[in-house]
Amino acid sequence: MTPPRTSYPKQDIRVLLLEGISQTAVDAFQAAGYSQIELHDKSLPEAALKRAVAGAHLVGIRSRTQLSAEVLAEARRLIAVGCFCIGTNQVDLEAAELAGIPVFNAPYSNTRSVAELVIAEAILLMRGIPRRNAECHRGGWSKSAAGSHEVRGKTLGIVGYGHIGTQVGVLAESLGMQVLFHDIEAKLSLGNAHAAAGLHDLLAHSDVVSLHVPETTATQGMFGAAEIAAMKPGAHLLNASRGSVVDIDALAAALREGRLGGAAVDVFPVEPKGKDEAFESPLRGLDNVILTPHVGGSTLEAQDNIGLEVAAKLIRYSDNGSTLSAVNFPEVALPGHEGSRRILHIHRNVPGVLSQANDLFREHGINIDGQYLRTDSNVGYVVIDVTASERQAEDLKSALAAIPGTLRTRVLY
Ligand SMILES: NC(=O)C1=CN([C@@H]2O[C@H](COP(=O)(O)OP(=O)(O)OC[C@H]3O[C@@H](n4cnc5c(N)ncnc54)[C@H](O)[C@@H]3O)[C@@H](O)[C@H]2O)C=CC1
Ligand SMILES: O=C(O)CCC(=O)C(=O)O
Repeated sequence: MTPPRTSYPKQDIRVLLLEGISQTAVDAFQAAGYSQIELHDKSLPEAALKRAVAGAHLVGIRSRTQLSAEVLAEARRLIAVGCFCIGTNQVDLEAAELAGIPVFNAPYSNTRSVAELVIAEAILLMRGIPRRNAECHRGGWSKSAAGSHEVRGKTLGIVGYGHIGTQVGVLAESLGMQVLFHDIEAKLSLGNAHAAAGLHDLLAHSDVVSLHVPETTATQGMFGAAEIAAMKPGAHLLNASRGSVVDIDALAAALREGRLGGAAVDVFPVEPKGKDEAFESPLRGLDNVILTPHVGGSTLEAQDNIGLEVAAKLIRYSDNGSTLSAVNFPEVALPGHEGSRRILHIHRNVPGVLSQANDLFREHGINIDGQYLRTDSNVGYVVIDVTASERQAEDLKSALAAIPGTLRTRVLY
């Protein structure tokens, strides 16, 4: 006997996972009954991406895949997007929302990995190790203490005192560093960290400056020639946030001229799509610079946790309709719906849609068991649990889809 349908038919749901997302995500989807999983170990060029997303219901990406409005327009079956990382700047979040597509991410799972790398780099730079390492590779032997310092007692300036910035601060204090931070929001200082009077105050007092801001219109280009010039002579700059935050040519010039002691850079304005593409940067070839290929969050621990976290969010939305922790969508936390059909209606947030929806239930003679609504300035998301046959639920879905302003409707059984 065929078991009763308990959710949208999972055998029909196609999951597309790009950029080498962890096996833990694949295992989680399979354990939840999703069998159509297409895996790619890198991001796809735009034309191939458009073809791939056209058939997908759930798409998982990391930081390299650009889900622009044009790409999303091709994704007509798309139910939800999972960013298996923190940053969501690679997705046109508003276009996704207006297409009725919630976007999820993993706001915490790789933060410790970034913080550990940053601390290691701060120590290596303060000791002048990148240059000494490069010299040894060339057969040199500059055994000298010149330009080599302990981090103990030195000042670390953290720009963006969020999940990563605060962890960097705590670890730095455990090494005996003084911590200054600058954030656009008022932030609780952890340990003995102090809020600087402003960005330039922080720059004037820090031996090492580490950037931990998200990419926003305000942070794009926020660290340019003026900010670099405001740093202490010989100080070090670390950027593991986003490549667009720093003027890379200005940074390269300051490093070449010796105005800065060194830098560690993990993120770049243009990053290769995969290992087949060459990495180009004005920082290449500079001995006082640690270059890493956007691996701040790339530890096995972080990736395994991210795989579990984001897959769970996508599965929960697909099975249950919950949008809790979506970054671009009204958040609705939903109980189970055993014994009820669940109808999801995503619409533009304009007056009258909800009353028309409720009228439909009355006209169809269907009693509402539960109703959950959240809105933001763009979109309304209403979830309606009903006692109805599968046929009645499908009829309601079609009637709801005809309400002007409707973006998406789905039925969960
Ligand atoms: N290199 C890598 O592999 C990774 C990079 N990242 C990047 O690190 C960024 C930060 O991550 P989290 O700390 O988790 O984010 P978060 O959101 O917890 O913290 C960011 C902080 O920056 C502050 N901020 C925003 N605009 C600012 C401005 N103009 N000036 C000063 N402060 C500003 C915010 O108020 C917030 O406190 C992510 O958005 C992502 O781009 C994250 C993980 C891995
Ligand atoms: O590991 C990745 O793909 C991206 C990491 C990152 O930059 C993020 O989490 O925002």
